[in-house]
Amino acid sequence: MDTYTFLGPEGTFTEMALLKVPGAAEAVRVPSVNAAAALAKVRSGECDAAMLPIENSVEGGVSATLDAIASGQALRIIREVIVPVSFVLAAQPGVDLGSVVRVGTHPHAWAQTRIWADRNIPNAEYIPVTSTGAAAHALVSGAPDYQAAICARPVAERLGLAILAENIEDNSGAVTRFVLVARPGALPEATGADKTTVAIPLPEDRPGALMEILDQFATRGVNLSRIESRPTGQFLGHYFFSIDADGHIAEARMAEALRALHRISPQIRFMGSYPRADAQVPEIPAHTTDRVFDQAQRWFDGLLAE
Ligand SMILES: O=C(O)C(=O)Cc1ccccc1
Repeated sequence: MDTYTFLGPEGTFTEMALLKVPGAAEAVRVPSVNAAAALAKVRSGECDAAMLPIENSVEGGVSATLDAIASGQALRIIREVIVPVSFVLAAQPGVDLGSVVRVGTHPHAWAQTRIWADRNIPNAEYIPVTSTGAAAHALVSGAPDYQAAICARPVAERLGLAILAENIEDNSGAVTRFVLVARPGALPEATGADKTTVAIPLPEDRPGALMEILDQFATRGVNLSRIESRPTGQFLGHYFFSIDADGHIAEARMAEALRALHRISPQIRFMGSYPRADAQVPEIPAHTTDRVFDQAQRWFDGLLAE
């Protein structure tokens, strides 16, 4: 049976995402304090896979995760999970809203509750915590320097905390996308509704390099669903692009795009091809289907054989 790690402790949104993976509820689940610690457990073999947040519909990419999977020993995304996120403000029973002067939570939870916080606790100071779950647990078993935590309702209830406010997210309907990351192995099979994630360092001092990169997808009819630039950390102005593209590496248009990208940026990192959580089949332009690529290849092989 697989052993999983996740951004813990128990009660985070990441744990909720992990529990949606078939078999994970019965498997061994080891909490980690951050993305780097979770991935270290996968790289060392202590755990088989790590569930981590990668993108939310309000804030965009989760830098800590994007950076941790894009560097170091190669890893692969093998699945994505989408979870609706709704937040509560929780405190020890007896604490009222008026006495909340500091609030502890994960940076992404704070970013998604700004409007509510500005209206209801405008003077409250934000204390960053490693996760929403950790912020809630500390109210019960630690001595945190905040009076209330922004977290998921189930963890607040399980810990016996009082709910001071609920549905405090700025955008109802916000979702967060999580990915399950494993050591390289057999790729998940193509389903026809897949995503491929790559990290592409931008070639230096090359006018139009980004356009050249994007063009490789565009000319092969590959749609992009996320593109993020992240500093490589090597020196100022050196960036890599983290990209999600519709399709599987087993499909000709994606394979051709990746081959071309390797010529432009040889340090490109393939981060995996895996089924889309929404199972939505992308529209493939007629001149970029596998059949058409195959016909072109046979035509070309014929020319050489003449
Ligand atoms: O802190 C958590 O519970 C997490 O899993 C990270 C997170 C924070 C805010 C929205 C979605 C995920």
